[in-house]
Amino acid sequence: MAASDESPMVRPTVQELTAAGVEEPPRQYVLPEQDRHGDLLAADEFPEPTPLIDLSRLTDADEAERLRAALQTWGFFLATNHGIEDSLMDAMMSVSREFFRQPAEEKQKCSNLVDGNGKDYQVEGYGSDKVVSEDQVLNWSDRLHLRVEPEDERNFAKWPSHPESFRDVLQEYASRTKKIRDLVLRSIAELLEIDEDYFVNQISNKASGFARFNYYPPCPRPDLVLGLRPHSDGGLLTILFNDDNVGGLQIQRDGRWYNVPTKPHTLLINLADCLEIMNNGIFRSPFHRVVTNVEKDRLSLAVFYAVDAETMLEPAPGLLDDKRPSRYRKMLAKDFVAGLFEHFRQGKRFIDTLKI
Ligand SMILES: O=C(O)CCC(=O)C(=O)O
Ligand SMILES: [Fe+2]
Repeated sequence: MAASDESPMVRPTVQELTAAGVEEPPRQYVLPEQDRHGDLLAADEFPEPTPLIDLSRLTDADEAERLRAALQTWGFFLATNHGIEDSLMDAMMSVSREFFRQPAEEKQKCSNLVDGNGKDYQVEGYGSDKVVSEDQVLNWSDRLHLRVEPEDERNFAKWPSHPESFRDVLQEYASRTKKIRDLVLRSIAELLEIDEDYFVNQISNKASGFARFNYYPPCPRPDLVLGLRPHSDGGLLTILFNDDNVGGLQIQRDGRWYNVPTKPHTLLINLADCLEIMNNGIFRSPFHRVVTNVEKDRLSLAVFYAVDAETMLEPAPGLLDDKRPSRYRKMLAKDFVAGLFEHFRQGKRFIDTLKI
């Protein structure tokens, strides 16, 4: 195969590789043995109890305590009664599937490469990871990445026009996830006994929100590749909706990987790195990855909420005192994002390098 940074348009998408019936993943996708952490497919079953939180009951002390336990143990939870009707979730999943089912030419209309020469990679659009070096290991997934916040910066030129309802469904969906974001951020602030609006107030009207549709085609060798390499999310909070009946997401705790359970119409909500810093490491941002399988494709939609690029990342003043100094070096959010991508490509957790 041609060197991918010279001719990325020639590099097929993962979906095309699968459709062509490749029996072995091309070498760019194969993880070096030391990065497979032993056997990629030998994760542990998720221990009971599943961190399932009823978002409509967070004002009850019991439910709030369950949220605390979930965040302390895992940094994520599965949310029920989150306010998004099943019908809207089904519509969101269905238009997303329809997008990826379209012929390549149709999807390329939303391409994240401006002119096909590979030098003009954009954050937004359809495609795959930016390739910066020959030895970069690629993820076994394609994606569509769209800005949803700030609302007036939505770039509809990159949004699919087929299926026709895609745009309306995503706009409605994103208006709901934004409400969920604020509800969860307020609940977390309350658990930490700081001003309930502290985290919400960190999000200026310039802060970004991105919807990332991850499409994971089946893979002939799930023992050699990852759908998504290990990472923690960089922003404040992530709201993830994934296929109910296809597992694949794994979360690491104390050095072990666990298969994350799925449940129809729930949302998986996880802390991201900036919130870990702002809460001074009391609740951590989970390290996670996605494994593939030989039979089924899988789709997920992550909505990432971030702070503004100029925000100074530091713990909330109410969480600092002489006995509990800051655990992280201060950094501007934009510098954090720059470092994050470099570490992401190497499968490392950037936030750990900021620990004091
Ligand atoms: O597909 C998934 O379940 C996880 C996706 C994810 O971690 C991400 O997009 O950051
Ligand atoms: Fe993630």
